[in-house]
Amino acid sequence: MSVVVEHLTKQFTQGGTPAVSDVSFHAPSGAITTLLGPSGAGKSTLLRLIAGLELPDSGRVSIAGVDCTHVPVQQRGIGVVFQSYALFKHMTVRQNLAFGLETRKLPKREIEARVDEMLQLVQLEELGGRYPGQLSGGQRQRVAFARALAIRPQLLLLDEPFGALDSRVRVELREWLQSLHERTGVTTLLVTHDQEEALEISQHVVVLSDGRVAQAGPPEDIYDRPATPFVASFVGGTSVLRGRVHSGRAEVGTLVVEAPQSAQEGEAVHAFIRPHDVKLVKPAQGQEGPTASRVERLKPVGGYVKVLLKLPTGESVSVEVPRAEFDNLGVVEGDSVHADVRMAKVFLGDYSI
Ligand SMILES: Nc1ncnc2c1ncn2[C@@H]1O[C@H](COP(=O)(O)OP(=O)(O)OP(=O)(O)O)[C@@H](O)[C@H]1O
Repeated sequence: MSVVVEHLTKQFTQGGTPAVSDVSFHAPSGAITTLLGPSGAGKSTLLRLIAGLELPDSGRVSIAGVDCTHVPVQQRGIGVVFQSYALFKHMTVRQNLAFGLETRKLPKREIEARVDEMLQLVQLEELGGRYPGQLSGGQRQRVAFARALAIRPQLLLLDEPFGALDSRVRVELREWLQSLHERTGVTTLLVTHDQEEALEISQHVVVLSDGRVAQAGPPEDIYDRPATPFVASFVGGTSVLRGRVHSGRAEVGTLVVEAPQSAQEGEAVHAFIRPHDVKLVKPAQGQEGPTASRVERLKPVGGYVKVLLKLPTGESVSVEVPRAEFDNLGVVEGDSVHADVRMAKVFLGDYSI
């Protein structure tokens, strides 16, 4: 069951910028598709348009090949989970799960069986009698998933479902969601501003910027082959350096990287350099030379060390070095190093996003 969005536009204020502007994409059947973008990119509005919680000014939403643009939300067969748990506080977990099934007038026995099945699915069998206030944030969100899935939706829509949780629980629930998805196989659309979450969880990513699709594709494509400067800078924590083409290569700051084949001698370029695509080499004492960079700051973070390099041109580059490699390198703040760029994404023209 796939979702096809065609030329969807939604403007909240007359004459203002549309929140969603001529958006088209395809969310493959049975996959997790993320809508990724910075705050204000139009992610939630797009999700609400697909859910039927907002009406578009123009465009079309098809679910499983059926045009649903004007179908009421209750008839779209959709389960929704928002950032805030939105559970009924005065109802137990079981009652919360049963609620949507009772309004659909399912037989009592079937409701009981479905609630048991959902509690098992989200691994909360022991907690059916508790009230939401007696659960942790992560557990409450699992109940919200169970409630959304209880109606056996053909499509699951998730709007920053882990946004209100601390980072450890977020990472745990990410893995939990992947295994839940493997078990249910429900086509899922997930809104997030967290690029790591998008790349890890989903099989398809739609990157949004200013209400438009900047790029859509598998996570590997988005990461390795960003289509625009915006995507390159939003996904991957990159440094941006400006420079020019010289003898078929791009000189950016004091670094030299591959230039696109179509580049002309002297043409302006800007290069996006990912933190782990830079190798640091310590020169022998007195051999630093004019192109050496200075180690401005060092910060160990778990299994790697974040290094802030200052090039002789004054530009900064962020580098991440695996802990063992860093220990072998033996540098301290203030040292001179040479930076070899293994790979960079180089765009022709000047940098403006
Ligand atoms: N009901 C509304 N009325 C007026 N403007 C709105 C409404 N909902 C959203 N907007 C505007 O539409 C634009 C897109 O908002 P939206 O919430 O879809 O972005 P988002 O990418 O989900 O952002 P965030 O990650 O911060 O939630 C914003 O400029 C927002 O102010």
